[in-house]
Amino acid sequence: MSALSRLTESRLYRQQCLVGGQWIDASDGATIEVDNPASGDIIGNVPSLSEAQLTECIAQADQAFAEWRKTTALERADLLMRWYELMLKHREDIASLMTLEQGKPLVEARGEVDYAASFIRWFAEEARRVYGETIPGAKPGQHIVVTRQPIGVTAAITPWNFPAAMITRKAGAALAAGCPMIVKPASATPFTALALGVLAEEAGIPAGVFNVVTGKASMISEVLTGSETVRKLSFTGSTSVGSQLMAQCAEHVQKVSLELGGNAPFIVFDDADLDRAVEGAMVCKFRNTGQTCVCANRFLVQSGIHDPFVEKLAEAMGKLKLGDGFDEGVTQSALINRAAVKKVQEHFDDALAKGARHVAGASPGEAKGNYVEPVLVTGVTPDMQVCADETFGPLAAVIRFDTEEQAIALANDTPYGLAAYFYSTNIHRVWRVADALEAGIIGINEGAVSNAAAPFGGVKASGLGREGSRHGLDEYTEIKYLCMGGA
Ligand SMILES: O=CCCC(=O)O
Repeated sequence: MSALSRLTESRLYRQQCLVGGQWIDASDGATIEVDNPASGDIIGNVPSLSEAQLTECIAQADQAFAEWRKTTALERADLLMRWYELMLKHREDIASLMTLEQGKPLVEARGEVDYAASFIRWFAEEARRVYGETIPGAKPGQHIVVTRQPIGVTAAITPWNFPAAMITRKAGAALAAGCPMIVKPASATPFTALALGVLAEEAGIPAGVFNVVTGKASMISEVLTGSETVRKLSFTGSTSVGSQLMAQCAEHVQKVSLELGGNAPFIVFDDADLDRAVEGAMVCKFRNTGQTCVCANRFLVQSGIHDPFVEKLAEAMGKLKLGDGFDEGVTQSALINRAAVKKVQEHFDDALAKGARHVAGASPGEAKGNYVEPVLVTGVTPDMQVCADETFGPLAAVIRFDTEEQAIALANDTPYGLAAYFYSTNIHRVWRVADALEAGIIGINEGAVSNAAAPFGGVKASGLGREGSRHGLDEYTEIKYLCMGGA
């Protein structure tokens, strides 16, 4: 089915880039094909912009900054609120575009539109709270005043797994702070980003303040990080690309926020509420068919509760429905591409070869197209690939442990530290374990942690900085200290 036939408003399906308020093609007409991961069908093309066009986009954003920074917080808040309302108004069309290009079940895509819009609303509200401070002076009559100013032109490089929310979490904060943003969405999922561009224009956000560029990722990142005008880069994606971008940003000392890989442990202690733990495990593991950076990657389950947990988890997994994201009742859909399928299969094969037990679900080796059935393995040990590396797919891997100390050591035995989860009803243990886990986000008796009001981000190789919450705005401002001499 063509993209257009899924939409009620065809103007939301744009195959051009938004640069300085103009919708443009590549100067040489080059394009990139975008496919539907569920069928492999090509759903459209987007421009592959040239270096010169990228440079021009930065200049346009810089020009827009001169005026945008002068707007009042209330003016920016009102524009962002209009953008938020338009996203909700066009929820169904944006969700359809997302399912078409990313594959996720339509119900989840609708949920993502709401989640994405919630960041715009949150930062519209926060725009008015970019407070400074006053500090007693060091000399009689002296005053120290601290203000926060927009950092300048900003850029975002965003991933395919959340084609809307990973943009709005960055752009909401940037625009609220008074900064223009250039967004480079993943080449697999540009149409959602371009639809957000259409709505930003309709909301009245001035030309050049929100730009969407598509093309060759390496060239675009080099131009953005090679520019003295771009003062901040926010990236969500793999740790290897993130650290490379960070090195590139060093040249012009650009500020960076990095939301990188994870390897989330999900610990179930003997004293956990078993049904709640299984419910949380399902939400946490199978959201977006396991393709979420905060998805549980390793289930650590204490011996006393291990067998009933595995039994109930297998039963719950049996109720998942795999299919095309547009089909009714589907909860698990096609993975983004063949490489993603291959990775799940490799982790599964490696685990079995090293002694794990296949408990439920078909082997990923039987995947058809990009469809992998949710699969459960037990008897997992730290030497297996699934413990070292994020699977990013619907493979649930269970490790048995005996003591709290063991669980903490296993959980922290990774270079990553984005999210960690645990289930316990013992308040003393809750505080002990929450303090000991090395992660930026801890779900305690909770499997769904993402929320616009909460600071999202990791420690160790999982990244730098926080998105969402009031802290998300700090990433887009510079502190200025005014030393006011006494009379
Ligand atoms: O996959 C990355 C982000 C997911 C989320 O915001 O919950």
